[in-house]
Amino acid sequence: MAVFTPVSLEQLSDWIQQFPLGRARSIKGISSGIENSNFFISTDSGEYVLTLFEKLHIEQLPFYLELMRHLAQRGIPVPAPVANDKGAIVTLLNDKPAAIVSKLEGESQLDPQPLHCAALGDMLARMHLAGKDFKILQPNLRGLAWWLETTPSVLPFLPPELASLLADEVQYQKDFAATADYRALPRGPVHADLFRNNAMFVGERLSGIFDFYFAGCDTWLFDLAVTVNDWCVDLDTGALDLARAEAMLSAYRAVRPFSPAEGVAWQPMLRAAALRFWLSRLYDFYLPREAEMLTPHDPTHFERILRLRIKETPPAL
Ligand SMILES: Nc1ncnc2c1ncn2[C@@H]1O[C@H](COP(=O)(O)OP(=O)(O)OP(=O)(O)O)[C@@H](O)[C@H]1O
Ligand SMILES: N[C@@H](CCO)C(=O)O
Repeated sequence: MAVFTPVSLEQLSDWIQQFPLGRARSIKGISSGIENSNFFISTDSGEYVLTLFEKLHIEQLPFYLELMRHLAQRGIPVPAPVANDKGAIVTLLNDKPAAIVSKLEGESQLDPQPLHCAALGDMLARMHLAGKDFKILQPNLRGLAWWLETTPSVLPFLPPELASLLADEVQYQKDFAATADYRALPRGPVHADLFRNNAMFVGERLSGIFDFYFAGCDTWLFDLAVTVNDWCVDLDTGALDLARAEAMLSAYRAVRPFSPAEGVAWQPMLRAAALRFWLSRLYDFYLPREAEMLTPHDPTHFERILRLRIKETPPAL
């Protein structure tokens, strides 16, 4: 269950009058999300998604929603926010910041094949390029600064061997972030959470990517590494599936060729992407936020992925 703040059709009918969408016809809670309250709504103008933001700070929302608007205007298939009669895309509903965005067609592909990974690689590269002239700057709020801040609160819960793995990796990433190669990496707005459940396919066509609420400015390569670590792995072992990884990398490269610094940074960024989700899952596991309603994701999955990324030479960029 993931509707934390209920919204009735009556409440929606009043609130929606400020949008150029006609009357509200129906509203249905979406059960799968864990961060926000989401609803499919039907209006005189068609189908949309209504999101009530449960945890994000209102000052952070313009970055996410304006980025979606920016990308949608440049032909990247992402949910486009709908502005109200004053031009605002976030307004309060039941005391929560809320937004209406267009509904993407299709379904998640939870068993991706190389052709799905190629579609993701192509779209990710096009999305990075389309974000180049986006003007709002907001760091990746789950980046190095967050790892440094969060690690000390998680370490006391871990047995010594795991604590060393975590502390050593954070140190390794801190050192790598100070290198000239890291500083030379191209960067801009990135999705930073492009897992299998955040993309839609209609048959074999990628119809869109969504859930931009962990987006931020970071290196494009980190975004690719997050995506590879989810789409191109065996979920039981965390091992990279070379056919899927090659498909994603070559489709990405065909749109935006990699720089020499990116070649050097590839393995460190795959490690960074594994660390990012291992740490957030450890944090949610040991220090669940108040009123957390759902079972946290399994941290050991990303611990396994991190160990493998440290040990293996990844497929060349
Ligand atoms: N614009 C959209 N078009 C179509 N379906 C959507 C859209 N936005 C959300 N959904 C549906 O709602 C579900 C939950 O949305 P979303 O992933 O954004 O929620 P969340 O609370 O951030 O969840 P999580 O953190 O688990 O990814 C998605 O799995 C998808 O099925
Ligand atoms: N993708 C994250 C959840 C937040 O979207 C994870 O798997 O830990």
